[in-house]
Amino acid sequence: MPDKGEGRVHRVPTADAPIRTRRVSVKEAWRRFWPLTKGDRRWLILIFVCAIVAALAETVAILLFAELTDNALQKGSVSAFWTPAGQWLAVAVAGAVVGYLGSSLAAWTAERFVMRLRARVFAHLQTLPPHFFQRNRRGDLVERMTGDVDAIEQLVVSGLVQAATALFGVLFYAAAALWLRWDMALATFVLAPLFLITTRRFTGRLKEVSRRERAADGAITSVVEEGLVNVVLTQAYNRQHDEEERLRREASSQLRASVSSARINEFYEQIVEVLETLCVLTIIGLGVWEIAAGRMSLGELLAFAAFIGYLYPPIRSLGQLGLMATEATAGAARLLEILDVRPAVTDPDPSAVATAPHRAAGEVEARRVTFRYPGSPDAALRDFSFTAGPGEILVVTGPSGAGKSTLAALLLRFYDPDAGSIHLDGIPVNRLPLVHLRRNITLLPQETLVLHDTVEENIACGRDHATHSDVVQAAQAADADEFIAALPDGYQTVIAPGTARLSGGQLQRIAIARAMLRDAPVLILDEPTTGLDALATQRIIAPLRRLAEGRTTIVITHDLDFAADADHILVLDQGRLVESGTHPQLLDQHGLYATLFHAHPPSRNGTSHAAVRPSGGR
Ligand SMILES: Nc1ncnc2c1ncn2[C@@H]1O[C@H](COP(=O)(O)OP(=O)(O)OP(=O)(O)O)[C@@H](O)[C@H]1O
Repeated sequence: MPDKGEGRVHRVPTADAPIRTRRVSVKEAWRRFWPLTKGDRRWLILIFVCAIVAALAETVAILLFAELTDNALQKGSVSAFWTPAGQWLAVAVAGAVVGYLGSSLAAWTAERFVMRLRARVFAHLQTLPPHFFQRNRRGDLVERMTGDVDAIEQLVVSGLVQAATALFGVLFYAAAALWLRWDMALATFVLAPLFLITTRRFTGRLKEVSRRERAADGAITSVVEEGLVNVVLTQAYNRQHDEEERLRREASSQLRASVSSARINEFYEQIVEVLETLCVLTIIGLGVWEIAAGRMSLGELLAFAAFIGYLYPPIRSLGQLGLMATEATAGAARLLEILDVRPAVTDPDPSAVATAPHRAAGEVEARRVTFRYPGSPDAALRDFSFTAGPGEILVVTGPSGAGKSTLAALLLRFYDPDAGSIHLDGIPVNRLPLVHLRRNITLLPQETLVLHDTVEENIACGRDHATHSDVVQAAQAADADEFIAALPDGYQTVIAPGTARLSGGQLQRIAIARAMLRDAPVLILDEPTTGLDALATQRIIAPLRRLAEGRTTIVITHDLDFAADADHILVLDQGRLVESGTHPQLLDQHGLYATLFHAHPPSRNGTSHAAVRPSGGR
């Protein structure tokens, strides 16, 4: 995609590679993020008005100070004191009120921008395919959602407000200084380019250091996050030192970058201080000359010096803004890297959307599907076809890496096949809105997904607006009601991902209750018994059976207990369908299925012909 901002060409990243840093100019960052201020621009204008009034109040106050010096102080006249003093106080109060309003409004607008930007990046992240999250470190993504979002806010909202405030200050104080003594003011302004040259010299160096600092922040968050997730592994394998070493390595590169950044900023500050002293000395020198020649009063000189003095903070703030904008582009680059990653699938064009009933019948079909993961050399599925209808149980089995879970990912349209097509009720899935497709398919993944919330909410999330009695009914159908009621707070017990409060089998039954509530016509069970012992497996068979009733059920499994009772079994090997048929037919073929079956014969007494088939038979 052409990069209009810099006139260069860069590739739009796809989700197949880890996100990589590219350079982003302030202009491009601005162009990409400014649209997010939509809705708040009238507040920005009000903030600018406040900044103008505040600068005006300050200018008037200095002129009143000059009047006080010449008429009251120098002449020792008390009567000349009251009027300008009263005016000065009134102007100061008005300036304070307007300054307070402007600052509060600016903080509010800045926070709204942060909220909007974070929501936008988060929403985009949620559209990215599973392998994006496998290839990018979670901690780094978290850092981008927090630290980098704040950096952009600094650039777009706070930066703009500061720039406007500084600019109005410069305009008013410079105009007032010129109005008082244009010749002396011009003589002082000659020194201004020195400030600009100094700022320019520091910008490039700071940009590089900031980029390193932001990346190191992301790396530290990743190490800490991974350390917390893997703490059991770390302790069991005595890897504490290795983990500490990993953190130390990342922390020392962060330390180097932070110290460099602080040093560059401080060096800049000190040089500016020296330049300011040079300006002050120039004014005093010129002032002494003018007063001695009788061309200037003391009050005028003090007011002039004050205007020039008041010019420094805004000029300095403009210079710092340049540096800050440079730092913020490092954050902008990191967020754009996420925003520019394209989702693997998108909703169909409105014109291509097929009409389908809200609830599908559940007929699933794959026609000659071939699929290769982005960035992977080999196809995970090749020329693969099958059909399954409501009330049927289809078992998909095969050795590890055969492509079984890939089938689930394609049915849910996490990816589109490279060739062939997948259909729901005869409609190609890429002609159905994603929400519609996913509403009609329930996936029970290998590992139960848990929200950090109550047990009730963990079940209720299966359906919008589920009531408490819906949840209890679903839990009863999933044989989960009893153990949930025995929890300390019953359905209100809070659980979290990785919880030890519930066993694998209990979590699986919560997932079944959630799926019951969801009530989708197509059900995909991905290794439903993984990690469960024989007893726990026994306990989920009956609920699974109830869940499968009347639905199109696809069971992805190594566990051939399930295969024995399926309507149809598909055997995959290296992405190809190598055998298909019923359990007795496949055993008679003495092929891969028979080998797999004899290598791991069903071990659970009484389960081998029970599987998930709903009672009532084929
Ligand atoms: N995100 C990914 N990126 C690249 N290749 C992948 C990705 N996920 C899976 N694969 C590859 O695709 C092939 C099929 O994987 P899949 O997970 O579908 O196999 P599986 O039969 O479900 O294996 P298992 O029984 O071990 O879960 C494997 O070679 C795997 O390495």
